[in-house]
Amino acid sequence: MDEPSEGEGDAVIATRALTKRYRGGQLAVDGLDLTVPAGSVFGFLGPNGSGKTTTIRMLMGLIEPTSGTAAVLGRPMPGAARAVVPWVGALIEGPALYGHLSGRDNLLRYDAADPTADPRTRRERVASALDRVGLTAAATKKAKAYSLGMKQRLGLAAALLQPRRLLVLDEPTNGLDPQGMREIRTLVRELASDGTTVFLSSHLLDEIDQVCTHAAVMAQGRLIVQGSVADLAAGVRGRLVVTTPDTTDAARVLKEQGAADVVTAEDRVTAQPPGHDLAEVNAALVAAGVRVRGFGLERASLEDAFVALTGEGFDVAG
Ligand SMILES: Nc1ncnc2c1ncn2[C@@H]1O[C@H](COP(=O)(O)OP(=O)(O)OP(=O)(O)O)[C@@H](O)[C@H]1O
Repeated sequence: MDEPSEGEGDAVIATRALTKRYRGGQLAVDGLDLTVPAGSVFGFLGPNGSGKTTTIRMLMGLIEPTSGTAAVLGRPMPGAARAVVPWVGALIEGPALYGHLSGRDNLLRYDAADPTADPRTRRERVASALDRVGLTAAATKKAKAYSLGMKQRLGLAAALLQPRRLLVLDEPTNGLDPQGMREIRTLVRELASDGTTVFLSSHLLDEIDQVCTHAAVMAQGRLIVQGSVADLAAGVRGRLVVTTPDTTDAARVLKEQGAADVVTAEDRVTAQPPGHDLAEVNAALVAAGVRVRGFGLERASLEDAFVALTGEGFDVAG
């Protein structure tokens, strides 16, 4: 089968007015125009119920859109699913594993279910996939004895048995402890450094900020914004941070100066900076007798960008 070529502008995923209305009438995805550049680690961000899983299921050809189009690796979905899906590794809603089988036997079985996989090279493929996700030492352990993070990594190993152009990971760190989350993040970075495009959904803004080069934000089935994480944060001023022992007075002066969202924590007062010259704000603090130890702007995070774009915090229900 021909290797699918990427579409115009090197987009690995491109949707136009993609829309899904479920039979019950629920409009889960509403006119989505998504562009995922080749080689990106693309974070698909939104609270629970915002339409992420529905979008992923349309991209993978598992459900039909109500209207609009989706192209993956330059080919229309679901029409070209047979040509496209072999190049896409997916981890959606947790891997299906046999608990009584070892990690290695799970992968051998998974590989055997793939009619295109050459049985003569099966053991090597499985060994190299186990190695990539750091499970070689635990390969003979039963999967039911694996931690949740190890199960997720085994699921990723299954997605990596064949060479992939795109990895689609739906909430890959959901339910993991901080250590498990770090392991998955590190793995995602490694996979991306090999040139594989990674599309991952998450409801954790911080996670997207840490691993993604690009992001799109969904809310109630609609796209709020998309672009490179650097661009999203660049148009936004970071928070003003004042370090001082006189936090109460500092907070009062900052409010008088027009700063918004003033927050005090220990010896720091942070705020959204007012529009006028920050030198005046600093002078006002000093004139009011505030002993200023530190004064400056923090780099804007994706969360600051989100607040600036929507006028509200990224509040995740559930
Ligand atoms: N099979 C279905 N039939 C009817 N409505 C559905 C179906 N699947 C999802 N929905 C609804 O569509 C909306 C979007 O759900 P979706 O699962 O795509 O969101 P999500 O952002 O992936 O959230 P989560 O992280 O909770 O999966 C929700 O209101 C959900 O209740």
